[in-house]
Amino acid sequence: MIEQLNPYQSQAVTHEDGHALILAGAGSGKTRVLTTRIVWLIQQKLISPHAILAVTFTNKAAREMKSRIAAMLPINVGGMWVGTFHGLCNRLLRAHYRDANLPQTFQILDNTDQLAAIKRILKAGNFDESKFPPRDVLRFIASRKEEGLRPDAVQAQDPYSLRMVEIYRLYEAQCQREGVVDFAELLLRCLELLERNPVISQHYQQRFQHILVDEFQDTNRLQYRWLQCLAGPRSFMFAVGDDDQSIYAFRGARVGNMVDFERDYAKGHVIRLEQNYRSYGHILNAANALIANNTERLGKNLWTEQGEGEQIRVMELASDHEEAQWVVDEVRALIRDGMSRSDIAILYRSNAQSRVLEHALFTSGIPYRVYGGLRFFERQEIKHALAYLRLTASLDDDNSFLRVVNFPARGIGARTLENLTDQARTYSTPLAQAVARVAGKAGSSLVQFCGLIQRLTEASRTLPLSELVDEMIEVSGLRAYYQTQRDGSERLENLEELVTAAKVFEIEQSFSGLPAGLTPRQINQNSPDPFEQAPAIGQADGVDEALSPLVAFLAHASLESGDAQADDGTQAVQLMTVHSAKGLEFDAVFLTGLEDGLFPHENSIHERDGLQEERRLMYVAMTRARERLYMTLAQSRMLHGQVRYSRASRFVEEVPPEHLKWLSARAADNVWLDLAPMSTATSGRRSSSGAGFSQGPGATTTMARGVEVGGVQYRAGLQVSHPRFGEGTVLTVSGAGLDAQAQINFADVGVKTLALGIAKLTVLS
Ligand SMILES: Nc1ncnc2c1ncn2[C@@H]1O[C@H](COP(=O)(O)OP(=O)(O)OP(=O)(O)O)[C@@H](O)[C@H]1O
Ligand SMILES: [Mg+2]
Repeated sequence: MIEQLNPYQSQAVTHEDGHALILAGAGSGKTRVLTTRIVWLIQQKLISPHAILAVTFTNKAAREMKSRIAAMLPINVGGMWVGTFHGLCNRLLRAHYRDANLPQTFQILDNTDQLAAIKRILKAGNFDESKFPPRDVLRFIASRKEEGLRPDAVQAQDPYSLRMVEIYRLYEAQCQREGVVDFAELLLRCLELLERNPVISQHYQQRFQHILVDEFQDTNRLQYRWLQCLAGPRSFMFAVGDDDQSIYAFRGARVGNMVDFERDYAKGHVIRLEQNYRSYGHILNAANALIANNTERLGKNLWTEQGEGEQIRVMELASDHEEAQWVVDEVRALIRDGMSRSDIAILYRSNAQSRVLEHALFTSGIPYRVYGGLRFFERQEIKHALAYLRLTASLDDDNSFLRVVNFPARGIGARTLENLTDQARTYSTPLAQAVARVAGKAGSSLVQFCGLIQRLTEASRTLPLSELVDEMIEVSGLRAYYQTQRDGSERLENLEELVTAAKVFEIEQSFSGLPAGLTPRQINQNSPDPFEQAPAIGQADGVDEALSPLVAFLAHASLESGDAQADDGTQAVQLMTVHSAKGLEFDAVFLTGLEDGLFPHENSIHERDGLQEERRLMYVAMTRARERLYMTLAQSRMLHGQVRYSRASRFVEEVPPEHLKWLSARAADNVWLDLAPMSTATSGRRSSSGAGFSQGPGATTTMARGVEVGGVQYRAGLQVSHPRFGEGTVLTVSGAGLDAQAQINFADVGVKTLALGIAKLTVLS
């Protein structure tokens, strides 16, 4: 095992004298070293598996680590303390729930639940949602918790902050009352548990002789404190990280923790790994060159023995749809040439970009799996719909009751619910059974709601499942609600897809006689045998054939949304955001949507730190590829309901040209920008997406006035020449400085819009 490592890696694995920090670049074997060290500790140093605490960044990484350990050692890794910060905190809090002042069955709020909780508070306290947008409140609370600050400790002077703190206080009280915790709370509550209970913390300090942390660069202050709490005088800390891959500053991650860790623990024990085992030369050197544009790096050299390999393939397309189709065609070709689907990843900067890609994959029948982000059954509208279905199956399901009793709004306010909750508590009944005890108008709204559910329950006895789902979407008001929402169309589509899922479920069930079926998405993933998983779902939930289709369908939905199936995508193309790709590697990587404003993200472009963080993100993205890296970009893209036109990402420009192989014309020669009516456009490439072009927002053209760029005064009528497009006449100029652009009528290729600062133009007259 150790013989396979290079000398620096084995030095790290077998490090004996105290704590250590492994500071090394992407693909240099940090994670491998960490895993090997765990095995080495158990096997060679006879450390008990229970004396080891290992923290990874994602559940997927934790599972991978456990399975690697299991492959090397004949031990049961199930009980080992290997997990994410959240997962490990959850475990500690469950074990010490009384000391943590929580009910044993405390529930964990996801982001959507958290927003709903905040909205309830705002409403009850008559806070103006336009002044205190729930998302801002959520961020405020999360950040305070990440700083370890309870409401009383927050320094607030101005009236706005004071109000925020007040909301924070109400939120805490409500969570406590309802026995729920959000993600940030898991960590803070656990930290307080350890800090306030020396008996408990000493117990763990003695127990955990070795604490190992992967992706240390992305820990925040609280997590560092948590680690410090668990490390006793005789524990050894082993942290691995790469400052160039710190990409969670927006969640409070602090690269400074690496510097602090060296000072606090690992002084003189910093080991650097510089050989990259993952990527071929072109990919690695391109990534190195890109990240060299950042400042304040801890500094490291990365090299590979693997040879140059292939250049990075760059492709510019007219629209996001064409981009998705092109990617899918290329994926298909890779699979045809023998690459395994799971060795191919399609990455994007933000979740919203996945839909077009998913659609193209789906219609091409290529199995795929979406990581991170929200899977179908976890999306807000689907969770609402499922809550209605759960209530239809059992009116006593309080969680579901609270989720939808006033969603869509039907005038049932927080106070009514509080009253209802009190009644239910007093008489120890589920909420639905306490409805009759609430008097007045509020009471009759509640009765009406229960009536609605009861009618659905009636219907469930006769209607086929899919029709029941359709009926529920209608009578619940969900359909009408999302029709009026600005971002509702995608959610409506998802709701319709739920009907389809139910339909498929029915068909499966009637064919197989099995108590569970599959959604189209799952069939797609698991073809050719869609029945493969059905028995497992039945077994897992102990459902038998007499189970109503509705209950079987609900069981299927919770399993699909839970963690249980996250790893069955072994034969599927992997889709994920760049953030979720951290630590992973693939033979081929498609890096899509490389447009300025998208990646780097528009919110970050104007501040240096933001841009540097985006560049690290780009570095992470590029270094996921082993053999082949694609970069794609689209001239126009539909995002958040608007068509936007962009130029190529500046990050593409930062990669030295020798590492790139342009499959389309080089973007810099042909920057399409959002300008005047395009009816005059005659270029072939342009016309392919011409239908969607019209006057774009903010398109101002300067006809008379000229624009000066690089000492040249550009104005209408000027004769120019371009290395590829030939000679042409300037029609209009606009913008200034970096944004200066011109429409030019080229004799050979028609009208093109070029960025004057980039295009290589020569003035002829
Ligand atoms: N000494 C070695 N010989 C052969 N392959 C190695 C060696 N060390 C690491 N590798 C392989 O190189 C790849 C990258 O390793 P690993 O994922 O551990 O790197 P990392 O530093 O954790 O990367 P990242 O920064 O992206 O998390 C893996 O496939 C790993 O198995
Ligand atoms: Mg790693």
